[in-house]
Amino acid sequence: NSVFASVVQAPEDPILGVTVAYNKDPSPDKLNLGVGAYRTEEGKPLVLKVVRKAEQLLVNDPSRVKEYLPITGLADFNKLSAKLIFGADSLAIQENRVTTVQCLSGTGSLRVGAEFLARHYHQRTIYIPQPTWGNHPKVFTLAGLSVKTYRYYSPNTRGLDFQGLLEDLGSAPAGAIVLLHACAHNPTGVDPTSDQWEQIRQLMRSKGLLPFFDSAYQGFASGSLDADAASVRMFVADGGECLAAQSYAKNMGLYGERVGALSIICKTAEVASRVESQLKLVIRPMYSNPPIHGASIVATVLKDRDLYNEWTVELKAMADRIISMRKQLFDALQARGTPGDWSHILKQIGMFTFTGLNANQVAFMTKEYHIYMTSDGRISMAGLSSRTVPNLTEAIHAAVS
Ligand SMILES: Cc1ncc(COP(=O)(O)O)c(CNOCC(=O)O)c1O
Repeated sequence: NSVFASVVQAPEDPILGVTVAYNKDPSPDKLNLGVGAYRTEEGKPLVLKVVRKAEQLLVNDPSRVKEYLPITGLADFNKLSAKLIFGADSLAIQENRVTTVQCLSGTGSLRVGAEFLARHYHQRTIYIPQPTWGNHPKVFTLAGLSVKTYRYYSPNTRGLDFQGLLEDLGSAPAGAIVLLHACAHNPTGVDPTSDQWEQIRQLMRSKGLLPFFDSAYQGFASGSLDADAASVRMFVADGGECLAAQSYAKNMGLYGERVGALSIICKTAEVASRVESQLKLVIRPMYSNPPIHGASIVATVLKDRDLYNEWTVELKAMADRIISMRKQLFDALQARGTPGDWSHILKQIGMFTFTGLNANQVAFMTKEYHIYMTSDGRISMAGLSSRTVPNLTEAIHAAVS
């Protein structure tokens, strides 16, 4: 018999498993509000026009080859990615204190950063928000860090538990690593205000806590690339050190191209170059070097003024469509007279709404209304359209009545 006979069946991933169940449902009314992937008003995936243009330029360029990239990835892409998140005028970049390596999208950037920290940073504890993206605990644990949580979400206000956050970070051991969602917190859609970010920054710097930013939605939350990077830039401006993981999955629609970058901001250029040399020792035995196509698309868009401007227009259009879905759903629930206060649908930001519906209500909505969403009550607003708002409204109304 098989040498793998003792392998047990693993459970489906809590997020990606929703799509597996959705695909099996024969109902014509089924609605997938699970995975955080943008859909158009027609419910279709979107390939940005500016991505198609960049690909055409690449295809038509005879000098383009399929050689290996360096371990650290496409140099142009790395420089342009650092500029995108830290700002064109970033002092840290001008002082050469930033090392950036191309990684396999946001997940890969988080993993490489965590592996580096587990080997080279004196504190192995990382504090992640409660709740957070379902994959975070596993990425950090498997990299060798010990995961703790800090209070983040308040169920009764459906907003930030700011006092709890300050208390938990205030009692973290000096030097602990802290994971921060740069914007559009997943799954809650709740972000600190800029005043609250400033308080978080002061507290963290006073205790020598190490910020590890996860930026998976830059530009996608507010529609502005600069506004959505404000939290990161606040920390970088104080001259302190931090890590930042970037993903182009959502904001450039490059999900399956797996395009991302990890940046580590250090006190000096000399340290940054030693850090980069050690990042290469993490990457080389993991996947050797990253894929060339997606990073070439991003570099082509970011380095050309017109393509960059066109990208910002398409990015804002995606953000605006999601914001209009928030308004339509809120108005429909109001018009339906659905019991409860649904104003958090308007206050939350980014791709997701943390509805406050519990696992039983979610199961009911899936069974009776073919609404597919994660059991924590999160819905991806990107999966909604004007056509489907009414049946989601009916489902929520039935679930809470
Ligand atoms: C906060 C956060 N970090 C990192 C990532 C990593 O994304 P990627 O590795 O695709 O760039 C994601 C992508 N989330 O996936 C969609 C979902 O939650 O349904 C994310 O939300």
